[in-house]
Amino acid sequence: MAIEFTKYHGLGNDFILVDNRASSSPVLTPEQAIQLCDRHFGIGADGVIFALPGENAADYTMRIFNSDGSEPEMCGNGIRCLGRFIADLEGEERTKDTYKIHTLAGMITPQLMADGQVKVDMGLPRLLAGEIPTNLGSSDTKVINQPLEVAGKTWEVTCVSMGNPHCITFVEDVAAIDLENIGPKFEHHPAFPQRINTEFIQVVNRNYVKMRVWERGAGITLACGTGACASLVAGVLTGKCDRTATVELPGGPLQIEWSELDQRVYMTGPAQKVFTGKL
Ligand SMILES: N[C@@H](CCC[C@H](N)C(=O)O)C(=O)O
Repeated sequence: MAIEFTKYHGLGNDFILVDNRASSSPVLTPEQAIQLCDRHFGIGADGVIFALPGENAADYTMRIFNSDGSEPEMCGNGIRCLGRFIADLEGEERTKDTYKIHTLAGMITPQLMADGQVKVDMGLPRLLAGEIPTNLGSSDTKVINQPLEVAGKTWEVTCVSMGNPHCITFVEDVAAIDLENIGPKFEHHPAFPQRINTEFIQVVNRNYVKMRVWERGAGITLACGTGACASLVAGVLTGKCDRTATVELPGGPLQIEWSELDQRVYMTGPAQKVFTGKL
């Protein structure tokens, strides 16, 4: 059976998008996703994203496999790409520019903007240790500036869930972090029973930070949307950032706001189609 796909990226965080509207389970297995994401023997991507029929009154459902075949709850850059992909699939039938997308992290709402950017209502951040999940502290407390031993060093970490788990560390210079070596040690640390996405943040000023990320199930990526949202929330919780900031990633900038009004996080950034193909 031939399967059509479209390759997209959001700031270099790249995905294989599959039209899965005819069935409510992904047409590819996690093992096939691993092969397709391989940059030497496959198409090459950080993950595979499926556009499925909507559940729970949503317009569509998003499922995603990381490049290691694991299934995360959410993907910020991926949902911007999915918004554009769906608009393309609908073509002239399209009636809206805002979609309600059911994800394992709840309902997420991308809005296609006139300037080509996609603004996403990413929902409420979850801050309690039990919600991350992490065993750093008791399950009903926030994890802010907690010491964590990794690779022979004590790091001060703040944990935030955007539906998926994030561990944020503020550092003097993100360029000096040996991400390839310490990223996997954070990801598989016993403090995080469902593994963890790890962000290192350099605060340039209260509205502009630099970020590097080691993603659970994907390793070093050029950008992470949920990670940028979680990092801004961590910046506010630790008193280092205002509620609106530009998060500069290796692949480019994202605009993030943690709204004082409704406490929801909003992310704005690009989503770019690269090519289409048939498997
Ligand atoms: N790159 C994504 C996050 C993808 C999922 C992550 N690797 C996880 O396992 O939680 C983003 O842009 O948010």
